[in-house]
Amino acid sequence: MVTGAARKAVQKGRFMDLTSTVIVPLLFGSLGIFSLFRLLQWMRMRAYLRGAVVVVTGATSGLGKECAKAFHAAGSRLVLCGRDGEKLKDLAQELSAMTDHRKNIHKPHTVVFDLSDTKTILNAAEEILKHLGHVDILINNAGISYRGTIVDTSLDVDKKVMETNYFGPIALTKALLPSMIKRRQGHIVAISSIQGKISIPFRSAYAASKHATQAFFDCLRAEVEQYDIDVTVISPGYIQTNLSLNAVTADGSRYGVMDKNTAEGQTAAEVAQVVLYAVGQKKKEVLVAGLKPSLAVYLRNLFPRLFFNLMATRAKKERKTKDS
Ligand SMILES: NC(=O)C1=CN([C@@H]2O[C@H](COP(=O)(O)OP(=O)(O)OC[C@H]3O[C@@H](n4cnc5c(N)ncnc54)[C@H](OP(=O)(O)O)[C@@H]3O)[C@@H](O)[C@H]2O)C=CC1
Ligand SMILES: CCCCCCCCCCCCCCCC(=O)OCC(=O)COP(=O)(O)O
Repeated sequence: MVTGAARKAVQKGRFMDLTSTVIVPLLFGSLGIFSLFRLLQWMRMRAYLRGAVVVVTGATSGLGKECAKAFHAAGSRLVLCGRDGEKLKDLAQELSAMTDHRKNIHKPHTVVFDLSDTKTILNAAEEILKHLGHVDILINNAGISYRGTIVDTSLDVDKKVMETNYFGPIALTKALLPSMIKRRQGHIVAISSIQGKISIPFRSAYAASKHATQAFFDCLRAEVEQYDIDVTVISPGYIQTNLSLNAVTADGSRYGVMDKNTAEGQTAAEVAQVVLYAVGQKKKEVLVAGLKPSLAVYLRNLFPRLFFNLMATRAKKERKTKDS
């Protein structure tokens, strides 16, 4: 007669057998395959970025500057773009002097132009192509933000924000696109914002420019896939940069305030790593934000009425704080 204790011992033995012959090897096997997969992914990414001609707009500050550092560290040949030639040269020198980046032998090239002036953009694109022959990755990063009520904002301000954040980047993209199509190779990145997906009060011009950016680059992605050109849209939440300080107000003057949300945002270096990885992995779009902004995007799409009520309450609250 088999006792309960003996049956339990037999069952335990069988379980131990199963663990040692099936579960443990399966676990280690999966772990090995996963590690190998990640290693191959990492190697492919490194190969893709090493020596690639990468154009970064808005490289003089914030996220653009950190992207320049990240891509330089990855071995890319950089083209640093901005309005301030001295700042760009300083950055080029800083990158070349970085001892831990000794493997990168490419001295960054600098190109000065203003994104709100379409004519200078065409010249800049020509200069880039003349000097480097082609562009592998274009990072449309430069941008400005805005603070103001719609009723008080002059149309010139709306236009300035649209010129800088939308027409400038699309003009540069259009100027470089034919050469990418010819080579059947290229990658275009747009640094949009969470505000390309949701609209919050007192940001009309900025949110509109980022919604337009999202729409344009989504269309572009579909149109250029047949030429093996990739398009990545990055939508960050708040980042610790000068964005709020440099924002334009209703009358066109500089806002000049470091907002609490901005100061408490992610660091530009952290977001630059996300950009590097997203480009390396040829992601189509990436949201880089905390829980609340990410939930807000879902709320906007799934429960729009609730989202609109929340935004109206937010507008009333902000106005009260300003008036008091
Ligand atoms: N900071 C944040 O919270 C977030 C930022 N973003 C986006 O990140 C991008 C980078 O901004 P961020 O680094 O934060 O802000 P910064 O103000 O620090 O940097 C903006 C960059 O854009 C350049 N720029 C502005 N206007 C023009 C123009 N007319 N022509 C050429 N270059 C111009 C600036 O150059 P110059 O030095 O000449 O002024 C600067 O290099 C923007 O597109 C922004 O919308 C998205 C989500 C959140
Ligand atoms: C069920 C829970 C739902 C929680 C959702 C509540 C909705 C709360 C609203 C949150 C709004 C988040 C706004 C985020 C904005 C943002 O990150 O923008 C990034 C920028 O581009 C910053 O530019 P700015 O010039 O505005 O500083």
